[in-house]
Amino acid sequence: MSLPSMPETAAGRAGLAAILADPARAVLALDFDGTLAPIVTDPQDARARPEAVHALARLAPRLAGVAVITGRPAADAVRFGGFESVAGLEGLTVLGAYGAERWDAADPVVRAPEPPAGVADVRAELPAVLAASAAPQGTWTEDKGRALAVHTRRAATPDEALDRLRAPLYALAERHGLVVEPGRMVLELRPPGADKGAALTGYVHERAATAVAYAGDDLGDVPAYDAVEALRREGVPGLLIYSAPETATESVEELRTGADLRVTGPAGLAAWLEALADEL
Ligand SMILES: O=P(O)(O)OC[C@H]1O[C@H](O[C@H]2O[C@H](CO)[C@@H](O)[C@H](O)[C@H]2O)[C@H](O)[C@@H](O)[C@@H]1O
Repeated sequence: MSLPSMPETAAGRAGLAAILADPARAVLALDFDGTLAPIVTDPQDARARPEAVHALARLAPRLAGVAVITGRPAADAVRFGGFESVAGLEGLTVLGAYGAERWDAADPVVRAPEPPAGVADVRAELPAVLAASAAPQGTWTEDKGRALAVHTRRAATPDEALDRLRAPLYALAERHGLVVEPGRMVLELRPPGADKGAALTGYVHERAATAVAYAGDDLGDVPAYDAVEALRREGVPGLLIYSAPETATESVEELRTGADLRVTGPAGLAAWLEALADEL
């Protein structure tokens, strides 16, 4: 076998073996930022690596399904991924906003419920909360429509900025019935009731898949890892891939230690997916 790296765990090897043995009954699901797209300072500049999209387009026709499961609005992931009208990706599904939104290449409209009123309340109150917390210079808010993400990557000391904002942002979210989704240099205030684990489990069942692979890089991917563990207990072999950041400071312990296979960021993942496509 000519894959660049193999799973380090028995469970991961079983997951990969099941995918290779019967790809037509396997699902591949992937996170977007940090997994398909390199991390950049401005989220509007994020783009999926073309080699990764090329590999997905080769893999998708052989698999039961390919899904991108992301905290992004589905429309942003489609646009920044360049997923629309790609030969081979006619069956692609994008589950955005942690599964609250859905876009299918076969029927390319975004389906989503209305956001709860708490989102508008948080939007109105957030500037005053940031000012009262003396948010460091460089802190800025990404308005995602159904969620507000407070980013600190542009601050001089992003981790310290996050620490300063944590308590006031958790309190703000709680006051308005939202939850906080922590991520790489970001605290996102969003509605409860969706997560990547439920999104992945629903997709695997929808496709009647008998094997699954999931790739992610951030805390929002932990529920998807948990879902793969649960599917394994139900007899569905799974492979967990960690798209490890190039900077150790952004490493996510839960994923690093829980993964079966580690690749170095989106470039490493794209190379691995191309090799998997060669194998299939
Ligand atoms: O579930 P994901 O696809 O990983 O989306 C999660 C968050 O990703 C984005 O933020 C991250 O990527 C940015 C662009 O590379 C980076 O600047 C930021 O520091 C990262 O946290 C996105 O902007 C967020 O809204 C998503 O929640």
